[in-house]
Amino acid sequence: MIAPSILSADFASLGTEIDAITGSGDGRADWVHVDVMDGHFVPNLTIGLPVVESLLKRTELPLDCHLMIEDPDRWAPGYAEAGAHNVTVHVEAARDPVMLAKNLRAAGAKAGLSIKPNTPLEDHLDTLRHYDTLLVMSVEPGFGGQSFIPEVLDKVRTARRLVDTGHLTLLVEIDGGINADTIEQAAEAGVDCFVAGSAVYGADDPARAVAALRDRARAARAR
Ligand SMILES: O=C(CO)[C@H](O)[C@H](O)COP(=O)(O)O
Ligand SMILES: [Fe+2]
Repeated sequence: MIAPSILSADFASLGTEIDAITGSGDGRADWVHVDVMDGHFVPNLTIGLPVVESLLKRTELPLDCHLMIEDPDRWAPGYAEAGAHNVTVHVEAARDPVMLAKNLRAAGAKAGLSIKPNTPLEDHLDTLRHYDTLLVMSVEPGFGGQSFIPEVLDKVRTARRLVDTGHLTLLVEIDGGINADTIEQAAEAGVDCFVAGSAVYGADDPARAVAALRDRARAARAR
């Protein structure tokens, strides 16, 4: 799956920018990744629930909301209630991530848990049994256009093994620095869903960029 991040899109034309990846075939995005930043959990400020609510009315594509915010226990369920398909919170910010996953699911969303590059996976395996998505950050959260950190692929391999052996039931998603040069190693490590911001919205033709990324990931996964 390919989830273009609108962090690198034109914020004045988000509807049109999403239309560009809503065609048919391999250029159609599977999810639209929406980066919500509060200027506290990360040193950047983007958009919040009112914009997500407008996007939900505008697009048929599932929204994948990545909440880089403090106190997600309080704020994340609102995104699920609004109709986001997948709502991801950071384990470093959540007070009670198990209860939060239950609340997200009760509100009708898939529950996602994200871990920053230096956060060990092993400390959170019990918590992950309550989640539908694991978002492995491959850059420090906060900004688009950063370089991929290959060391996080060890966490992807571990998660893949746990899923394949039936110990966890979740999608493995990766976020940060994914482009034509890095997607193959992520796919080989076992990623299911690839977030790509600058590689899609920095391209002349976003749909073609989605198709090209999908192609490379498929080929690498088949090897
Ligand atoms: O969560 C994020 C940053 O915190 C973004 O989703 C991510 O960085 C996507 O942008 P790019 O593909 O350009 O790295
Ligand atoms: Fe993100």
